[in-house]
Amino acid sequence: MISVSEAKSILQKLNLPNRAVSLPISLAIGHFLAQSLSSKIDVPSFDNSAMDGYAFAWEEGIDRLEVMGEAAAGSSDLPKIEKGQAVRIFTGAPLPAGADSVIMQEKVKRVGDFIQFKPEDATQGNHVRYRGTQCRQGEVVAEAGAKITPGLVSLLASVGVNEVLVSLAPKVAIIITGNEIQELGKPLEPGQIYNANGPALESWLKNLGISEIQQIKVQDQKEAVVEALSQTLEEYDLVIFTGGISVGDYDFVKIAVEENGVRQLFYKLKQRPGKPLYAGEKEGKIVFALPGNPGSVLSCFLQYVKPVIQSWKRDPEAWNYFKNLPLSQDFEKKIPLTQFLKARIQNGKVQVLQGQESFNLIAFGLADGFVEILEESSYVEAGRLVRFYPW
Ligand SMILES: Nc1nc2c(c(=O)[nH]1)N[C@H]1C(S)=C(S)[C@@H](COP(=O)(O)OP(=O)(O)OC[C@H]3O[C@@H](n4cnc5c(N)ncnc54)[C@H](O)[C@@H]3O)O[C@H]1N2
Ligand code: MOO
Repeated sequence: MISVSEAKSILQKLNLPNRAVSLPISLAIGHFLAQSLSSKIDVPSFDNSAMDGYAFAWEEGIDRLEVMGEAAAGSSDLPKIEKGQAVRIFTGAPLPAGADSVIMQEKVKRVGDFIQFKPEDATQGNHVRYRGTQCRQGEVVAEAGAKITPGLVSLLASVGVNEVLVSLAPKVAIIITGNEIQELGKPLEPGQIYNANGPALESWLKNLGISEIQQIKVQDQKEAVVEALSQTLEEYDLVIFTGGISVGDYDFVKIAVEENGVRQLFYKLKQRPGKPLYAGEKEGKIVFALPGNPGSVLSCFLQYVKPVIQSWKRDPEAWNYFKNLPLSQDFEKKIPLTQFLKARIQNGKVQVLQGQESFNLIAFGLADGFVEILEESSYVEAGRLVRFYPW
């Protein structure tokens, strides 16, 4: 058995194939930039008004101007003005030649073709957005590795970028093993349970932006498990088993990975839940076998599978999705293993929930994620900082 940190360090060193593609910016949300991006233009690309009002050429002490015409947003046919003149202007419209300042319409009184105002309301350069004040053409606006957020999409659109190079998440196959597993919507026969792992993993993968997902169910039969892996390895980059990885007579996943020539990265970790976790690699494809208890499936996914998926997407923070937060009450750990506990955040503190058995899902309905109690700790006092991993 190896430790949690040894297992993570093995996974961090994996050379995952890059699925780099170019995507329209509006479809790239949640991905990470595989290139740095520069502005294609000066933004704003012309001096323009920040207010609805009047554009004019500023002079000391002026309080009255003659209105000569109009400048609307999007117009290119603009009047030219001289000292003593103004142009009716609207937000976003180009500043006419000769103008250098704008006064808001609320600050003026219109009398026929003239406007009157207090001299102190006509400040030089006021309400003008000058060309290039956001950024200049060629200026880097986003570095490689940046996460594509709605804010970044807005910035990229403003500078004329419409496609970005990103690294896609892997295509994922989920293989649910177990003769006892019944699909939702069907009645339970004696000895059967509902498939809690499949929907949980599928929804989690979707939450990570993965659309190429297949979920298949196999019986606890050696040939069926071997064949399911062989087929999914052809088509998918990442295969996630649930169940069948322990030492029971009907646990065939270990045999299936061996028969398919998958190289073992590790098997069995000093942790609870999820002690019999397996990870392997074949020609750039990764296989995880998550121990079947839903508690271990969710904990192992969060600790190991999710960071591997984020690494596939070239997320620079792939392995750093935890927060150091204070524990709300003392915790005594009775086992010499790393323990991951369902927990929730209350008033900024981590509260360990009741019902930590790995078959018991009640606490999952309340949990915000898992807290890690390190292998070497046997007692953690309230107020001590612990690592909390949000979903
Ligand atoms: N002799 C030993 N027995 C076990 C050991 C051990 O070290 N020695 N480890 C235990 C631990 S810890 C775990 S975790 C489990 C892992 O077993 P498997 O990966 O082989 O999983 P299964 O036996 O197939 O299932 C375990 C448990 O989870 C339920 N399950 C399975 N799939 C689903 C699903 N899709 N949805 C909901 N629940 C599921 C299944 O019915 C079992 O109750 O092994 C221990 N045994
Ligand atoms: O490791 Mo198992 O997940 O304790 O039930």
